[in-house]
Amino acid sequence: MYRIKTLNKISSAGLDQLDKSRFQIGTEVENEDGILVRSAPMQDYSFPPALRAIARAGAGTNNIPIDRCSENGIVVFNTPGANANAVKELVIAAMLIASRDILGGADWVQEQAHTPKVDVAAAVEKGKSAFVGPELYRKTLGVIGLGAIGALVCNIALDLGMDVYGYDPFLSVDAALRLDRHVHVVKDVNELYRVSDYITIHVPYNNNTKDFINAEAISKMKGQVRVLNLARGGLVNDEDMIAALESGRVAKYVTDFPDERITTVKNVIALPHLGASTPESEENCAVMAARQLQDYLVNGNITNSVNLPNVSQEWSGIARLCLIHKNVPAMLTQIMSTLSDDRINVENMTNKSRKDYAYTIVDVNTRLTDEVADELRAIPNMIRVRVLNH
Ligand SMILES: NC(=O)c1ccc[n+]([C@@H]2O[C@H](COP(=O)([O-])OP(=O)(O)OC[C@H]3O[C@@H](n4cnc5c(N)ncnc54)[C@H](O)[C@@H]3O)[C@@H](O)[C@H]2O)c1
Ligand SMILES: O=C(O)CC[C@@H](O)C(=O)O
Repeated sequence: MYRIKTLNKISSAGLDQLDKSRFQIGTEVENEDGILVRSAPMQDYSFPPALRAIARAGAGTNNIPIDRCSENGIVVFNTPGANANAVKELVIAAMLIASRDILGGADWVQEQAHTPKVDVAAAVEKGKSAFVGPELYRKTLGVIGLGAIGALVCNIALDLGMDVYGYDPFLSVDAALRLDRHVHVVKDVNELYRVSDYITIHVPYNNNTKDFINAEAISKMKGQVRVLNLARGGLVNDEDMIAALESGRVAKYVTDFPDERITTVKNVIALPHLGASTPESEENCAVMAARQLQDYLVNGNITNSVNLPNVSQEWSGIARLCLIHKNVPAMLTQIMSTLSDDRINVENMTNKSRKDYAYTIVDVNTRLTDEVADELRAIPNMIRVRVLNH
């Protein structure tokens, strides 16, 4: 039985993917083989000895200690693109509420309706001019990060009649192919800052992207720019943003990552991390995360990992070795000579590396003893050895 711990509420559509005759799932499960998580902070999580995989039902993995996982042979998965449409739609809403004072106007109408003796219909015609705001049509949108979300945002903004600039120095071929050819892709982010009326950021949060939008970046932007952050709070330096809002340089800041400080600042619109909160995307993410976790635990196949190479192999023997090791010379030679010394015949094998780590699947035509597994574990730079039986 595989034990799966859930650290957040995971859509039942995802949990239903796990074969209940082989998987025990719960919040209180101990010495878990796998974890299903959304945004729960795991930086200080103490890994139990059985833990082999963490599946993040979502895109961002900055809540997971990736390096510590790799060192311990724990595969981390995410679900690329599974919630991108939900975020795209909220970005459109964010642009609209940053332009037209829809929220302020709606609150004001409620106040009128709750004030005795006010003729609401007459009051709105008299008072509505306080909530005027510009249209998106023919304005310029700058999109930082052209991955799953950024590309969708670019394309729909073109449909809204906007001029769209995009910046992504690491643009993958797949992502480039998803991008409408009318998007102006720039090599220098300052070019995007110079022309944009709206700027939206869609990059992962890490040491290189922390404070991406800071005082220096804001100084290159147009006055009265509207900035949207539905990616991660730490991508924008709050103190610099507050200064820019107070000086009027930034007209509005929409953030999906509020805290006590930023939320109370004038012209900040704070949302409760709603980007992926649709039933469709919660299901998509949970289904993808659960399938990937199951395929790894049961078959050793890795799909959509953020720390190990993607490796899938059809079963061709009666037992399978799944080996996570350092990406250093002579690992394969040592693995093969250990097997051949034990007179074990290899049916099929795949080996791939990713930066400092590598993963090898070996199918063999005989049952494997604990002694063989222990010999493989004794190879220097071997991190994890698993034996699966077909
Ligand atoms: N608000 C929410 O609920 C919500 C939902 C989904 C994702 N997110 C956040 O949005 C981020 C993006 O999600 P995605 O699905 O588009 O991910 P993605 O991996 O598909 O795209 C990220 C893109 O950012 C680019 N990038 C990386 N570093 C960059 C840099 N320094 N400058 C410019 N571009 C850079 C990458 O090349 C990639 O194309 C996630 O990492 C997550 O933090 C938030
Ligand atoms: O799980 C969520 O609700 C948010 C997920 C989102 O932040 C992501 O990075 O995919």
